[in-house]
Amino acid sequence: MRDLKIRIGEREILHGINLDLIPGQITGLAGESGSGKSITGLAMLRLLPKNAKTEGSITFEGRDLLALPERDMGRIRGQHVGMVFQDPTASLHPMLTIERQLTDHLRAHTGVSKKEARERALDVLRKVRVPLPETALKKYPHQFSGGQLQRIAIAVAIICEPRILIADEPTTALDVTVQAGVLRLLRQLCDDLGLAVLLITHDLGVMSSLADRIAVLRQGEIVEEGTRYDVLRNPQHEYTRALIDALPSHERAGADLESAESAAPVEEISKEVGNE
Ligand SMILES: Nc1ncnc2c1ncn2[C@@H]1O[C@H](COP(=O)(O)OP(=O)(O)OP(=O)(O)O)[C@@H](O)[C@H]1O
Repeated sequence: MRDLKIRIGEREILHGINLDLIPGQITGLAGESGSGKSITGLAMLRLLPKNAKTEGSITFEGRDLLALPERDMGRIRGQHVGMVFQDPTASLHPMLTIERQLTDHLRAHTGVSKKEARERALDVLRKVRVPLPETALKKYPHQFSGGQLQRIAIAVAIICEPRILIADEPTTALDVTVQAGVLRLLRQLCDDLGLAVLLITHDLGVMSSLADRIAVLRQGEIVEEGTRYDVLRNPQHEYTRALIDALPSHERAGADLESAESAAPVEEISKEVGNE
């Protein structure tokens, strides 16, 4: 994003931000409520309210998304950029089986056969570590817990093998005991699939355990951007220091940066999933 400005009605919400997403890295966008984090994510998919006006550019693989015809943008949205939200039910249809949700989405964008779509659906459920994928395909969203459902929403978001995944407060609505498992899953998908992840959260604790780079948004401006280490250990802006000071002390201590490679081994993740 370069010099991205967004105005909704009379109000300018983003005042010209620059942000890069890098394959295989998690870029965290932090900031308090109302600072413009979600609007930044939605702008990438051109899902802003009708009365929004956008200036600047969002370049993806050489093309400016803000200038694309709506038809091409539809393809980018479904296929190249996936998004998950705080509430997983927002991206799932309550009346359709998990199989339909995964395969309809895949077939609409790739035209693969029914049989192949089912194989891909099973495969992606394994990737997000939903237990008993064959059985899970036959179930409906209400038959899953919140943590499992967020994994399924992530599966829908990645089944078309996007290059970018936008995760807007992906664990905020989850029970604390299952948050860590979903965060580790995001880390692992980012590493294994080379996804460029935009992690949007007000929670600097989440950021400190997961993001490779952190951008701090305040009232529509990025006031600080850098590696996790630099931003958390040597914050330059008073606002970032205030956010860090607001963290519980154990999380502040944890901000010392276990490396990205230190995601939990698979067995440990499987155990966590069992608990969900
Ligand atoms: N549809 C809309 N119409 C008008 N203003 C909006 C709309 N959506 C968001 N805004 C405004 O844009 C600003 C940024 O909102 P945004 O949702 O991006 O904040 P945020 O940083 O994601 O906060 P939160 O964590 O509370 O979601 C807020 O002041 C909000 O009131």
